[in-house]
Amino acid sequence: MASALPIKTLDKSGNEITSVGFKRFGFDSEVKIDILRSLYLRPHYAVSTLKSADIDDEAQETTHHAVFTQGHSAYQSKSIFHPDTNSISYTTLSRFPPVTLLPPSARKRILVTGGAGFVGSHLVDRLMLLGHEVTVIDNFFTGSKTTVSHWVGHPNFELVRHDVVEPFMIECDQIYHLACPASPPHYQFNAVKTIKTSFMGTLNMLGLAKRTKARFLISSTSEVYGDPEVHPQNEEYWGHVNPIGPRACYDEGKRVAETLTYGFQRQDGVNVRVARIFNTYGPRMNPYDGRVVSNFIVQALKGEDMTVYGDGKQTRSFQYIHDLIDGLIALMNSDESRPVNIGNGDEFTIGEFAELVRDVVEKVQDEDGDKRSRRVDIVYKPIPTDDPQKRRPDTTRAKETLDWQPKWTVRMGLEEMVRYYKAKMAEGSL
Ligand SMILES: O=C(O)[C@H]1O[C@H](OP(=O)(O)OP(=O)(O)OC[C@H]2O[C@@H](n3ccc(=O)[nH]c3=O)[C@H](O)[C@@H]2O)[C@H](O)[C@@H](O)[C@@H]1O
Repeated sequence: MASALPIKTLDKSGNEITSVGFKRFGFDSEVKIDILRSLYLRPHYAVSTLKSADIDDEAQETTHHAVFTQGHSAYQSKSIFHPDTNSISYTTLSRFPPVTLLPPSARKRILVTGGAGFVGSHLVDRLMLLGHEVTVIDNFFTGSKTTVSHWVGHPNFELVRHDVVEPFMIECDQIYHLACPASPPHYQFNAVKTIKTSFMGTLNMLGLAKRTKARFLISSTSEVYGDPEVHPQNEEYWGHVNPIGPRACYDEGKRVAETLTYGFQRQDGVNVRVARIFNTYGPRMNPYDGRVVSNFIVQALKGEDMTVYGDGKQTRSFQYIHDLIDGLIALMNSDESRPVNIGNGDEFTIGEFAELVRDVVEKVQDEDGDKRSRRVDIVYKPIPTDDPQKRRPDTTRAKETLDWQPKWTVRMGLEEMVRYYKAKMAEGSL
């Protein structure tokens, strides 16, 4: 195994990133990056930038915890196999990262639908560390319990298997409605279920927001702009969507979800927020989810050819997950109820992007002393139907009303995601 590496992450202005989030609109979302990393990267990467004082504190806490638990020094679940009865017994002892102790007046009850998904799990980490009470509902179709398992058992956390197409009752102050398959192969796998999730799921969650007077935020998408005739895309653009094509279940699903959201705002006074999220990547993205960033990294790490669809001239603009979470939390707590694009304006052709990913994978492999048998090739495959040709967010509104702009360079985010997938490979789960 590689020795501990100091990870120094520089933002777009060349300043070191030591924390994510910020205090805005009375809501503090700032968290140290090392604490967040410890929730998704392996320890030899995650603790490498901690100062020795932090490590001493950690050691002391470990000792106290061990005394408290009467001498048991390992803090994971234990299993004992009983061959005589062919049964297995489990013991679970959970230890959680410290969360902020908020006064009851500041602590919010927050529902996150799709909270076990890629975006949801990062939002949950942030909200939990900040000391809020978080309930996750997820049907685990594309989400996974493992993304939030480090919070199971915490008194501020609840995880419920539930499909948003059915009503759900709870008292809450804020609803982040993220539930919906998001990768093109997944959402096209069962198109009827996808549009049903967008419509029925959003209807149910808006009904809940109306009853509880909770503030409601929906994760919409850049796909509402379809294959755009305007570039870059701002929120005033009405889009160019094929309503009967294979992507329509998602594009039109999200469009109708926005329509419902503003219907509830006009008719019932529901306090709504609409985030139009552009291509986002980061740790915990399912390696087999079929989207371009996960495909390219996994292919390059496994020494397989990287598959560019079409001629690779179509463009996308990629944002790192922590920037998105900053934007979602800022939007939820702001007064902006119009749709807001949340994305990174750094635009690449997919061909250029394949080369960048290959470079980043090789850099991390070299740092870790890994041997490569060969340089992977870039190969070309047919382009999917209705694949948008250009995509780049105009984020002027987010800048003006949220004072939010993405900070992470695409390269820095990719490095972290490569380390995450490398750890998965080392565990044998990729
Ligand atoms: O993030 C967004 O704004 C929206 O669009 C994306 O859809 P798409 O941009 O098509 O995302 P990918 O499947 O990652 O594809 C990006 C581009 O890479 C290409 N691609 C994909 C995979 C691959 O192996 N090779 C490849 O060249 C695709 O054809 C496409 O042109 C996401 O899938 C949606 O969840 C999201 O709402």
